[in-house]
Amino acid sequence: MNMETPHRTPARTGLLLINLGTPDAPTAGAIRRYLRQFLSDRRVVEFPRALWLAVLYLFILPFRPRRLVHAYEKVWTARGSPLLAISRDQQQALASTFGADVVVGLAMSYGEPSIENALAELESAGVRRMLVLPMYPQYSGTTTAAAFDALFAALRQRRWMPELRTIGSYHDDAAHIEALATSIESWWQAHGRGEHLLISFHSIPRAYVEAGDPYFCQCQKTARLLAARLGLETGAWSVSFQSRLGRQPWLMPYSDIVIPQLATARGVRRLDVVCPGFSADCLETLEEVAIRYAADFAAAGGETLRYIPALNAQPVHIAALAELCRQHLQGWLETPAEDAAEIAARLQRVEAIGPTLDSPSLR
Ligand SMILES: C=CC1=C(C)c2cc3[nH]c(cc4nc(cc5[nH]c(cc1n2)c(C)c5CCC(=O)O)C(CCC(=O)O)=C4C)c(C)c3C=C
Ligand SMILES: [Fe+2]
Ligand SMILES: [Fe+2]
Repeated sequence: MNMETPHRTPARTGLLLINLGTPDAPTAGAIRRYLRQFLSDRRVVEFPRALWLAVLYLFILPFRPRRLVHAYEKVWTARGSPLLAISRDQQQALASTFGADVVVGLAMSYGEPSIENALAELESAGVRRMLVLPMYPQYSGTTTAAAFDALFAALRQRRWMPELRTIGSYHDDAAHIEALATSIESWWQAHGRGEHLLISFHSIPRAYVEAGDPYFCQCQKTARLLAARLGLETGAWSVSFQSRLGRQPWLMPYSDIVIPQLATARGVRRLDVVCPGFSADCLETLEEVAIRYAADFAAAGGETLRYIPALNAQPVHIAALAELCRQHLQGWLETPAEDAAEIAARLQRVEAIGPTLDSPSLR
């Protein structure tokens, strides 16, 4: 047997970024494939299984993809879906921040790049210890736990599992709040400031929070810390929840209801909206907020709704994420000099003996 003996390659540390996933193309077929996988996840939809599959296959998959084509087309870039393009930029920026110390991989819970492929790439780069960062500042079973489920399912298929550490949330991380505030302040410096800042998070069904999901509280804490850091007075900011689906109650107040009300009931003319639950811009921010909610606000008599971009691959974001990861990588990054010398000596001895699975010394 002739194989590359893994004991000759030094163990490396990896960082795996996981985001939600997005269609491969703005076409009904690609969107259907994506929604089928995403909406079949029991973490995302907790409805009784048979009933939900009937709804999904009879009422959602035949119609929703076609309706979404136009929405995805509006935000699609030369590099594909914004969520994927920005995630790649984040991966590259973190890779250059860490240099040779850490191999940075990227995967999506649904679609491509798949977790299976990302794990295979990290393994072939020699990664034996891996920090996993779901790109959701606020923990939710629907996103963070779903990413971990997909990761652990993929790891079940691998013979040699890496050592693992996971980050559950970073909603109140000081560097993260600072990055959000700095990004908003520089946006205000460039574009001027609205009369009200709406902090809009993706909604989830209210029942999940009642059953113990910490998402609602973590969103409120992020918003509170951010407003305090920005020095906003009560009344100059508020929190709402966007992108709900279906008829059951989701976390409230709903962004699509609050936004026109800010114009009609509160007389807000210039509204700024920021979405700190999204680490990268995507359909839900670029189309739903920046295009659709902006039109709703104008129709309700508002002058302008401006969407403040997500942290994306901005240097402040990359620095904050790198700092967060460094805290979780403690003990994995430093190889003391005497250990390095010992490892080198051991590798030399191994080279000299050169065992293979069918060498006589092993029989
Ligand atoms: C049906 C249940 C859904 C739950 C629960 C949910 C939670 C949730 N989602 C995000 C982040 C994103 N969602 C995105 C799109 C999207 N989300 C749902 C449904 C649920 N999300 C659907 C059906 C879709 C597809 C688009 C649509 O049909 O409206 C995206 C963007 C993907 C893209 O391609 O750009 C992100 C990101 C979070 C953070 C969250 C709960 C905390
Ligand atoms: Fe979603
Ligand atoms: Fe949506």
